[in-house]
Amino acid sequence: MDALQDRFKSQKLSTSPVKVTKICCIGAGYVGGPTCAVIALKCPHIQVTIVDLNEARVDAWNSEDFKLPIYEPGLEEVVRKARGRNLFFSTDVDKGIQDADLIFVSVNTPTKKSGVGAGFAADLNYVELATRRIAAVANSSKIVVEKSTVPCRTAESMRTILEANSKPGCHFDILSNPEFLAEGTAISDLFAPDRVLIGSLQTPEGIAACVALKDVYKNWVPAEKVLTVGLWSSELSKLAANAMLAQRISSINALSAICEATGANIDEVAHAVGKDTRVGPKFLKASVGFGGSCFQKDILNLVYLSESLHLPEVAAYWRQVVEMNEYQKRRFAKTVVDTLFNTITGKRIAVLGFAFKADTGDTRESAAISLIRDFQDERALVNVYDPQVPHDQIWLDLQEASPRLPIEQIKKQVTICPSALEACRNAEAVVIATEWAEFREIDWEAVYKNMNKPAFVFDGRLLVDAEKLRKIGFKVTSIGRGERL
Ligand SMILES: NC(=O)c1ccc[n+]([C@@H]2O[C@H](COP(=O)([O-])OP(=O)(O)OC[C@H]3O[C@@H](n4cnc5c(N)ncnc54)[C@H](O)[C@@H]3O)[C@@H](O)[C@H]2O)c1
Ligand SMILES: O=c1ccn([C@@H]2O[C@H](COP(=O)(O)OP(=O)(O)O[C@H]3O[C@H](CO)[C@@H](O)[C@H](O)[C@H]3O)[C@@H](O)[C@H]2O)c(=O)[nH]1
Repeated sequence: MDALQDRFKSQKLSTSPVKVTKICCIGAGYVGGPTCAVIALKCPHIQVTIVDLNEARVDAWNSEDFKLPIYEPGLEEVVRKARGRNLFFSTDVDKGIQDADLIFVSVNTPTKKSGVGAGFAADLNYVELATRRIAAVANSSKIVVEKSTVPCRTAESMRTILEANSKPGCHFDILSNPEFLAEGTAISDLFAPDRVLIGSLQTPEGIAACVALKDVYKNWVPAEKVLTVGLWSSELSKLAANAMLAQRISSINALSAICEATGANIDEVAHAVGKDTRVGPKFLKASVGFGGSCFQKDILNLVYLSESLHLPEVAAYWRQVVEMNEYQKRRFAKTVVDTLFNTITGKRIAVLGFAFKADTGDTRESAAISLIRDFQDERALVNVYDPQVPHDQIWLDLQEASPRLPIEQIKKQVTICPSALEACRNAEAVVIATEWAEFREIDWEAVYKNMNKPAFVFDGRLLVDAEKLRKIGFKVTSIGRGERL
């Protein structure tokens, strides 16, 4: 017998368990879209409506040719099976809220850009607006689920807003159900999660709401993988998980600098360390630096939380994980300049990959953006190629990274190319910024022929066979490898 059901019975609840038949998800982004599409696929008896204020995004989710707004392996197949059956995308947020018995709040929570906590705290404006909308339009009781990543105790603010603004007879139970999917593997992560975490208040109503959500996941997730905890533990666990994952990458990247200085090989070190079952082999791949919309934002959020709680040593500890990541990106760009005889002015550099990792078109906090900005500052010419990132997105990111440069100037220095081979034509150096599998398969002989000599390769992802490339004639520098060129 499930411990939660036990508790439920032992508390002799007058509240009977809620049966969820209609779900609404506010936010049709990287999390709301895939998560709720998978719920719809696995729970054909539940109607799932994903709503968003962004009309273009909703149109893309509804597009006849399935040109979905995000690229994620396996996602199109899920949407093809469920859309129109029990999965719907809409801009009618109010109707979505009114019809549902359970509402996921899956809106963005970026780092604040101005005001108190700027640069660190999470901007909770979108969460607050969505919560206020729920209170304003709901005409029956709802379970409201925090899916967005939020600071510890955000659920309390949501509850205060809901209780202060609800219509008579409407009751809201708040759950925390953070999402742990990684982009690029979102669908397989959702199909077989390591765990599903549900946080609730330990009141009869809170526990009843928790059981209702647990029942949804039970349609495909083994019961023992659904962890039920208190609300604040659930909120903090999400920040903690990301901080500890990012900390592993910063640790291995810090060691990569020592490898380069000593002649040790970071892959060998990672392999040896990861063989200890207490450490484990995953997430020890040295790189040009972690990117993505979550790691940096969530650690900064934890730093802010620690400072607000008057724990400066704790804040400094976590801040160092982000600082090491910045150092790694700068260090890599400097290696390129140093190796190309201390100047890249007027030289053409091919940057392969713009997404923050392979198998996604997402560029948020991508290391490629800071690399290209540093190359631009050195007045280099940059050719970029990425198999998934839309060109408009590349221009937007580069403009945001160098706000003082007019876009015409950026376009004079940067060219977006249709293939890796084209990007490398007449270049002095190739920089591998994203670990797309296709970069391993490039016809490197052809690349070499088309490049200026000496032809340099800088592997920021430990992706290519350096020895093979050296035999062709390339001078290769790989992150965390003592041997160079
Ligand atoms: N991207 C990931 O891999 C990932 C993984 C786990 C958790 N998270 C967390 O999940 C949350 C969402 O992330 P995301 O990457 O999906 O963001 P996103 O920007 O891709 O999507 C958020 C969507 O919410 C919509 N929105 C904002 N306010 C709204 C409102 N009031 N009403 C209706 N729609 C509204 C936006 O238009 C946008 O389309 C964040 O808190 C993030 O930290 C993200
Ligand atoms: O050994 C590694 C593993 C990852 N990375 C880089 O780290 C970044 C983040 O990668 P990953 O964690 O795989 O992707 P995300 O989609 O950012 O997923 C993270 O952030 C999500 C949002 O909170 C969480 O849900 C996930 O559990 C967590 O893995 C990327 O730039 C990767 O290239 C490395 O450099 N070395």
